[in-house]
Amino acid sequence: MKECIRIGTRDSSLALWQANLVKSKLENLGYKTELKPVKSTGDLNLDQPLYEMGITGVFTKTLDIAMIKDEIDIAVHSMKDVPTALPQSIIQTAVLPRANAQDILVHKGLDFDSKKGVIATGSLRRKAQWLHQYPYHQIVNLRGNVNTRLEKLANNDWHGAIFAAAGLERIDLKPDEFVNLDWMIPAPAQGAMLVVAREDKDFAIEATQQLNDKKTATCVHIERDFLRTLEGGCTAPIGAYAKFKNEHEIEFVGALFSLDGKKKLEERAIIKSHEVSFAGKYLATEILKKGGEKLMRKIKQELNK
Ligand SMILES: NCc1[nH]cc(CCC(=O)O)c1CC(=O)O
Repeated sequence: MKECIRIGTRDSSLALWQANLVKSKLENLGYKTELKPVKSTGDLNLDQPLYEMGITGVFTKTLDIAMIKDEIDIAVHSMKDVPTALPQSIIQTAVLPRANAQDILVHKGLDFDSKKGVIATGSLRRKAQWLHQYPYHQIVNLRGNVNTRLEKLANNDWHGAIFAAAGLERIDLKPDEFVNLDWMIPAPAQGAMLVVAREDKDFAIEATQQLNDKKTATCVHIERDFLRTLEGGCTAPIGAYAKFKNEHEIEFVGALFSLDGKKKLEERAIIKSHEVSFAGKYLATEILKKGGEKLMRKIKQELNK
């Protein structure tokens, strides 16, 4: 009898869509699979801003535990929600081809130059970048899965809310009224899906490795090295985006912002194939040297207040 691969996922509609994609890809390869939806602590507590709920990994922890308890063989995550250090005994087996990595503003008729813009987001990175661009606007906290966030936007008098384009596109919820925020640097690995597996499940590892998209894996590897080096385990307003320019060169932009958006420390680079393994760390170190270290210390202090 063929082994069945148990796929762990959160139970939001976006997470289920993503897990179902992996399920159907595995089934097309001839594998037997079963979906195991799990509620995550990140979804249960909707009122607290994420950065107040501890460090990182609120969305992935529940699935990590299910995997360690051997209730699932693999898990499918939005890669930007996955902490840069994976738990012991859990390994990355595939990064799926990246979708739209950008952020978009879903709005209800915003005059951008008006001094009275009220924009909703629960993300430090989006808040800082919005205030950097529009210092006279106000940011209100907004949490929840994309469905809840769209609903809250509809029921409030905010002018708009910021979303990852990929999330709304996947579950077909992208409204007509939106603006591409092409100036906003996405979260490291935004728009990419990650498959992880228990390190002792050779069968599941071998199956899921076939889904890996090398180019996406290379880009998110650089972005996450950059993030890991800058943040040191603490959340902060950090964006990073890498994209193949041609077969041998990758275009990179990454930045660290102050929480109020006033300060921006940015690095841009063209990364060659042989530089991929150290570029993210190198570029983050440049930012740390140019005032990033001091800024990170200040951010940690302000978040711990
Ligand atoms: N933090 C929630 C989250 N995690 C991944 C996505 C969207 C899909 C993606 O970026 O891969 C979203 C929603 C959003 O940020 O609007």
